Amino acid sequence: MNSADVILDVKGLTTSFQTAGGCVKAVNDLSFTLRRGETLAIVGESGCGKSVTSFSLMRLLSRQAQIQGEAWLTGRDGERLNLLALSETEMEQVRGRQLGMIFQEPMTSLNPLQQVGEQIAEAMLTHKLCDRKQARQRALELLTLVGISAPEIRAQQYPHQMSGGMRQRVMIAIALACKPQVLIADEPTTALDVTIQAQILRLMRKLQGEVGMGMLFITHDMGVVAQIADRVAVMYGGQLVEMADTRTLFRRPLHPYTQGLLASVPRPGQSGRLAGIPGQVETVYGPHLGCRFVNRCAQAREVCRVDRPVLFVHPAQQLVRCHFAGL
Ligand SMILES: Nc1ncnc2c1ncn2[C@@H]1O[C@H](COP(=O)(O)OP(=O)(O)OP(=O)(O)O)[C@@H](O)[C@H]1O
Repeated sequence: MNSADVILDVKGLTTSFQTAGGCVKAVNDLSFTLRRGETLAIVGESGCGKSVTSFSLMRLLSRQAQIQGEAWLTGRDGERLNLLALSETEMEQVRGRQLGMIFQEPMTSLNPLQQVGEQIAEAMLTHKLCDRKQARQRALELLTLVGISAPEIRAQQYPHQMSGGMRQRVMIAIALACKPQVLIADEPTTALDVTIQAQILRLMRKLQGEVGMGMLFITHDMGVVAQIADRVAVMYGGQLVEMADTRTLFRRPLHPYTQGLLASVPRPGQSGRLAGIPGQVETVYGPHLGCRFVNRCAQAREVCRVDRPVLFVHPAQQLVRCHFAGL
């Protein structure tokens, strides 16, 4: 892969909120790239800044949020668009068309009063990709593509007439309708039971291969990461703490936080209690000294309290933010 394959290039993304308690830096100087056909998982515990990252890129945060940095999306015709600098009108052209989105709970994203076939067709009509008749036909094809049988009947149903797994398939059909360059999936399978979750993950993987888009997959679940991701970015307290290809990260996690996340995933044949990570996620208010993970880290030494670790490229080619990673 070379740099021409990069379809999303995020540089120094920093998102802060002014609150009564002070400034919350929910995402702090986050940089990563996403390549065509690649799935990058962003993983971490609740509150680490995963959703704020995806909402910042989609520009769906309220005006109170201050977003800094750059996020270059390579458009269909090769043009480069800085998502963070586009006007709202320009962004409306990008959302759905070049940047697809799937969220955790389809019921909140689907219109309860509109037949699902119409909702899929509308995605194409909004971006003027075809006429109504073609859009309806394509909606049926998309329902088949996402594994829904009897699409003519299903297209006329309303969201409440479908199961959770089927609604999520409809959301995927809507997201794929305009063949976006990048798909952002924010915890898309978290609300589903495990067997349906596995089906949806397989489906997303298959469709991504066919469509060739890049996928940013937000999750707190390392089991899901293992099933879907090519690369993994681990976030803690709004910062990137480790990034590597999935195999490397699972084989040899370097950051103590990643090690803790992996130790809390059940493995076949494992006996005894699962290890957890002691303590709670630090609040992300204001400036801080030292490492954000210091109070939960069993390997912490004095330097970790006073000296802020920087992200560096470890000789094993993974990025890590720890004074003692791999030593
Ligand atoms: N509108 C807001 N105003 C103030 N703080 C916010 C706002 N939105 C998010 N935050 C804070 O930003 C931090 C990151 O939140 P975010 O929702 O990105 O976490 P997350 O990793 O996605 O967690 P979860 O998996 O629970 O959604 C949290 O500390 C959260 O309280």
